[in-house]
Amino acid sequence: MNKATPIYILSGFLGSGKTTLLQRLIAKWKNEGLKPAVIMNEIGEVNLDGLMIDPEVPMAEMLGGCICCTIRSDLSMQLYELIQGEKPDVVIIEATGAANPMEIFDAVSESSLLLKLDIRPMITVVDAAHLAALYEAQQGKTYRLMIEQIRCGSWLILNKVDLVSADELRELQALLQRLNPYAQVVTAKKCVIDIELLLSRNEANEPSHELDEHGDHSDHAHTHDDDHDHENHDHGSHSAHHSHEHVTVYTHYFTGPVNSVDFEKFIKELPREVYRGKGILHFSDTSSRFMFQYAYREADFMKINPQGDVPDVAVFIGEHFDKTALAEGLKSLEEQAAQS
Ligand SMILES: Nc1nc2c(ncn2[C@@H]2O[C@H](COP(=O)(O)OP(=O)(O)OP(=O)(O)O)[C@@H](O)[C@H]2O)c(=O)[nH]1
Repeated sequence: MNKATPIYILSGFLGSGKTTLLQRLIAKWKNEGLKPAVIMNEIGEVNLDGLMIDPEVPMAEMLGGCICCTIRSDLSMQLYELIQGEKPDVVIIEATGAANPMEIFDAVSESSLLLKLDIRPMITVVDAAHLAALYEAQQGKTYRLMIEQIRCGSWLILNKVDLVSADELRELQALLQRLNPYAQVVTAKKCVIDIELLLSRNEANEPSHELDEHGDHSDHAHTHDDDHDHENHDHGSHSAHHSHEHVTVYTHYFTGPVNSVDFEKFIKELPREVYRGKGILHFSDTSSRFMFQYAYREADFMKINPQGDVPDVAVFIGEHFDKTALAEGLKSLEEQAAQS
């Protein structure tokens, strides 16, 4: 009775593999007869990742903003309702890829004023290929955000190792260890990792992340042990709050089907500033519906038969890209398919 509910926060840049890991965690917990619940936060207005999650799993969706800032105050309420209503054994929060992890820690720890929570060490999923490219350029807000997410993770899952060479992988591992010497670094393809180890309660796995080495996080110092240390943070001091202004989101609701070959070409030719795309749509030349995923220049298509009333929609997330050009491109695909 009145047991603390373990809360895991999944952080990581857009398209790095958070939902892929979430699916593995849920499968593991369900296998053990546990009841997991999920809070999914999307910066866009639609939650397509939610379709990938076992429909039996209670889920709270927080859409249209980021829990670390614009809809931060909703998080306590969502957590409260989810825990009171569903009585889950464990809750996992999938943050938007644009979220500043320290701010999420803060938001979750605010909720622990209302609820008995056991805030577990943060898990950050890192997209190996994307990190390699960003590290090369070493500039831009995206780069800084990724570094922040790396610095805040107690576990760093260096995912998508299939997309980098063995030499690059060694360099990236060393880089992660340099950026965050406290973290446990594991490499993975499709987030296949030793989940038992990831969730184990080994103090050695739970380094305290006093990120004051760089000064800018000294207000947010957290220790990730069982007694989450509320003394250590000053909830009032968010003067250095980051903004997502650099993040551009475009949501396109399709008015009709599009040709699959043309659409694949369109996705392949997306501007570099678009980091992430996902959607669900009808093609004019296939009978089933498809879900597409696009993350850092890799596209994936899969047949899907969603429950309920799901519109044909695509969401694109990136940095300062031309939304109008994207909208026009998609509209012209719709027109071409309608004429053929
Ligand atoms: N090549 C490759 N693709 C992967 C790997 N892991 C995941 N993916 C693919 O990358 C895409 C994005 O994966 P997700 O798990 O949805 O990523 P996410 O971090 O939840 O994405 P957002 O919620 O949009 O931030 C999907 O198409 C995955 O199938 C991997 O190890 N290698």
